Amino acid sequence: MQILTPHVYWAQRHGEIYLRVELSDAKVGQSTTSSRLFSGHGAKGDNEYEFSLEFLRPVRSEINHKSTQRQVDIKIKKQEEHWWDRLTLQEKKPLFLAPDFDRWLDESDAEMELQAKEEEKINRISVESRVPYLGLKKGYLFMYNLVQFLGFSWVFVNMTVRLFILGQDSFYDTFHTTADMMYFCQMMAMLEVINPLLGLVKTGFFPAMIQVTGRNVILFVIFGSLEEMQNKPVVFFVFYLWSTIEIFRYPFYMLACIGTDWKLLTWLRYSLWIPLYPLGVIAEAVAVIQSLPIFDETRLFSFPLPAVLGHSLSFSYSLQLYLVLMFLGLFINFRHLYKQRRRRYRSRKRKVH
Ligand SMILES: CCCCCCCCCCCCC/C=C/C(=O)SCCNC(=O)CCNC(=O)[C@H](O)C(C)(C)COP(=O)(O)OP(=O)(O)OC[C@H]1O[C@@H](n2cnc3c(N)ncnc32)[C@H](O)[C@@H]1OP(=O)(O)O
Repeated sequence: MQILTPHVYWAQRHGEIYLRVELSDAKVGQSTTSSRLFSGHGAKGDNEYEFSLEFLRPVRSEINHKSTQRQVDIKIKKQEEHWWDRLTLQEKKPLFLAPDFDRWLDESDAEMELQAKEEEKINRISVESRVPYLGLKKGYLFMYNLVQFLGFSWVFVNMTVRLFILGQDSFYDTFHTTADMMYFCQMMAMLEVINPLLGLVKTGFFPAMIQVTGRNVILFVIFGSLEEMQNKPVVFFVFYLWSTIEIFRYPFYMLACIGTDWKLLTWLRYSLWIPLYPLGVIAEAVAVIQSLPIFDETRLFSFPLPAVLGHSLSFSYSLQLYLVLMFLGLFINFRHLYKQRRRRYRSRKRKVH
């Protein structure tokens, strides 16, 4: 088979060289610091491709490469941090080589970029040393998120396994098998209202309040206090929808605590709520509606009235008002989450350019 030369684009920083090889679905074969072999789809179809470069100055032997559907990105570290006048030893640039204008910076811009990174690092270190409780805060949030992640994962895995083994029968005893863990997680979740009040997280107090109050009403008042509700299939749907979002949200926060960001996890955290939140509120509304006749019958939590007005006011009236509040709450939090999503993706795009 004929070996062809791909188009290669380059850019540099003081410490590294970036090469972008225009080959789709490429597999990287044998590579040395000066030559590379690929098989992939280029301008002339599926072929073997190879190029070699004699660099202007020495480079380190470890090479990073990443193949994507469209290209191969190669990062090579310079032996010494130094700005190069050109890439290759030979003055005349090889025909297959061109500047990568997406990454291109001239020497002064690259210096400014380096300086900005240094300043950011120094700022971070000085903030961390000025505020000694910062490490404590991160530790607390990390542990909180870890415990919640483990709790909700336990609920999710338990329910999934039971669903596979028992099928629809598992719908009827979700409460008895998972409620203790759900109680624990939900009681812990009260901290999510306190954390923004103490300035520990940037979350708005009101969205967190709506979220926690909404779940508390369902878990403690509707399911917890009415035995008749505990074996209804709606418990399964409510718990499953809650735990599905949380097994992605808490690890996302955990990574945020250690300054890491996994693209897929971030996307799931800021996208899954789009179907899950309305479904969750619908499931909760079904639970509330199913509980109304039970509250009427049992008179549990009913409000005593003066004799002229009747015996007592059923708690179901409060719940009917709550049903309206639920859809108002859904609207407020949906808008909040939508804004968070836009903010996240807008600021990330800005950072990339
Ligand atoms: C006054 C009371 C009125 C009561 C009325 C009641 C009505 C109730 C109606 C509503 C009923 C809803 C019931 C719920 C149903 C469901 O849950 S269904 C399943 C789907 N659910 C979801 O998808 C919602 C999941 N929950 C959330 O997303 C949150 O609870 C939220 C409060 C709604 C929004 O989260 P928020 O924290 O504001 O957004 P983020 O972008 O994730 O975070 C902002 C920044 O803060 C950092 N942060 C937050 N928490 C932590 C943490 N624990 N640890 C570390 N860091 C945290 C986060 O990283 C962000 O930082 P930056 O990235 O730097 O901005």
